[in-house]
Amino acid sequence: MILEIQNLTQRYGSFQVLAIPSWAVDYGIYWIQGENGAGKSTLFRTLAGMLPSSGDIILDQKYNLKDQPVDYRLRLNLGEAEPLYPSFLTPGDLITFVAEAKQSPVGQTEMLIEALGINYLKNSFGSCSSGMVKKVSLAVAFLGNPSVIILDEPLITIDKEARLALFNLIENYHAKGVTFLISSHQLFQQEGLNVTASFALKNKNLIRIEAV
Ligand SMILES: Nc1ncnc2c1ncn2[C@@H]1O[C@H](COP(=O)(O)OP(=O)(O)OP(=O)(O)O)[C@@H](O)[C@H]1O
Repeated sequence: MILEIQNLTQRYGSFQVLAIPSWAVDYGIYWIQGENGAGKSTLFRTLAGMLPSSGDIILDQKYNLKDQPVDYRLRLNLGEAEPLYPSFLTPGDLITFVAEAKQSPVGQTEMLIEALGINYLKNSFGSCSSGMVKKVSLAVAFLGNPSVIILDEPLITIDKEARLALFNLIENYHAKGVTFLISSHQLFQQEGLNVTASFALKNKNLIRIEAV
């Protein structure tokens, strides 16, 4: 299994959002669905190690987020739904910083900048359009050599050209062994991306949606 969850619970104060006794996926592209407020972003942030949680999350059958947080985080990337960056920072600074932290191979940043059409590298985020900020956040999600890339609502605010570029990146990375968890309120199949399986986040748990 590439990603495994055991006895995961997550809460904001006394409000419980997640209770996932057991869930696992092998190599694939998975669509995570759920109504507004179901807890998708909370689940993704938890899997990315951004929110403390109870339970076990295991990557590649050997990296437990609790016990090997550095190895785990090197191999799991998250592209947030509504990324927020300090307004004084530039996309170039952010990409360079994350590329170093994620041990990005030579040429990868240039490839991603070119593929996603990021042309405001030296302007601060404060002067970037929301679509440009989203494209930078997507580029950052592809840096390094991840086993798993999680994309939370990757299609919001980006134009058709960037959408096609994103689907190409997903397919190329997947062909090289990367597993994807993607949430979207849009239908992927209609957009031309084939998924291995779909799950719904319902009643705090992840339930497989059987194909019809
Ligand atoms: N920082 C927070 N503090 C308290 N409650 C929160 C916080 N973040 C989210 N919540 C609550 O947790 C629940 C799950 O929110 P989350 O954003 O994970 O849902 P979602 O499935 O991603 O929703 P959407 O499809 O609308 O983006 C919601 O009821 C939300 O109000």
